[in-house]
Amino acid sequence: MSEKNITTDIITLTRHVLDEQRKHKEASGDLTILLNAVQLGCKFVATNVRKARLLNLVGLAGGAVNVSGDEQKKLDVISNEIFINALRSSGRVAVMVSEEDEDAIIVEEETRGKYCVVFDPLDGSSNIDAGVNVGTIFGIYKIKDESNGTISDVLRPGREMVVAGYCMYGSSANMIISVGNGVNGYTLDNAIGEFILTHPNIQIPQRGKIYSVNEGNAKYWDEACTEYFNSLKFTEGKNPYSARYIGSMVADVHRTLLYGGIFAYPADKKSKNGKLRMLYECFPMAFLTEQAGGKATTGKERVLDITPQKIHDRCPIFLGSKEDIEDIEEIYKRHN
Ligand SMILES: O=P(O)(O)OC[C@H]1O[C@](O)(COP(=O)(O)O)[C@@H](O)[C@@H]1O
Repeated sequence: MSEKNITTDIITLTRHVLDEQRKHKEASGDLTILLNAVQLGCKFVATNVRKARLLNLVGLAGGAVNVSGDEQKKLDVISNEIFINALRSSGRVAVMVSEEDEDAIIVEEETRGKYCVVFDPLDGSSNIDAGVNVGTIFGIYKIKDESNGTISDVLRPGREMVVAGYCMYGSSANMIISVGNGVNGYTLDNAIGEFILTHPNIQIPQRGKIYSVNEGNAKYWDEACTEYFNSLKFTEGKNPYSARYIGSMVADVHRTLLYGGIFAYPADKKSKNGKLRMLYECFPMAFLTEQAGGKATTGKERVLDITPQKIHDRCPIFLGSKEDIEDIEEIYKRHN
């Protein structure tokens, strides 16, 4: 490789966030320090996911079950501990909510900061033993009253988040993040241990050709949902959409952000509020989708406008290309 191919001016995630911060004179640097802790957590999980089979980290964590009734995988438990330790030791966090913990974690006074982090340490873990892409999803709120962090600081609409992101562990580790000013993607260079800017200013296509939903639940869907997905398959005079479903939200949303189309986990007769959790699955993904020029709806309302009553509340979600989501909104309007 000749010298000219070697980029000597690499933009790391840390540098990019610092550049962003410099635009805000009032910024204290706390968010940069917190995002460094999130990065550390993702790098650590990336290493363990990559070596899971070699380190015998696959399989169940001895029958432990999380608050959603899912059997916890060894890597679920390890990833959760990695994140809690990284976030707590940053000294920038007041409240944490994890998919793997029933209760919110209120950080002790002496190490408490002014941000709240909601996260799914290892999303799609039902796929981990098959080596299919999994990921970490996170969202960050700023506490309302700097003197005291409580659970009310996270039971807020998703639109009040200040940061949202995910890290996908696959052929490479990809971090996709928004601080409320567009969406950027970074790839982990394992050799230097840095996330490098590789996908600047991600813009989701206005309309796609791919739909992603678990059609195994089709018999439980409501009429509007059935009509919509049939409209993508049994099209008059134009090509039907292609179906793609990995069963890891991070992987299915990542493809949707880059290629366009729609990802959905609708409510149905079996799961009245769908399956995915508002705080640490739906809100961060809806935030990223909107920042990339797309939309996210429950069918009836904007996902980011919902206020959760409990930290593990679920909501239906249809997210993706603007025109595709407007189609489903139109159909639900007609059915309501
Ligand atoms: O198997 P299903 O019902 O289609 O559900 C798949 C969905 O559930 C999840 O695996 C839930 O995530 P967790 O693995 O974090 O519980 C999502 O990643 C995915 O989109």
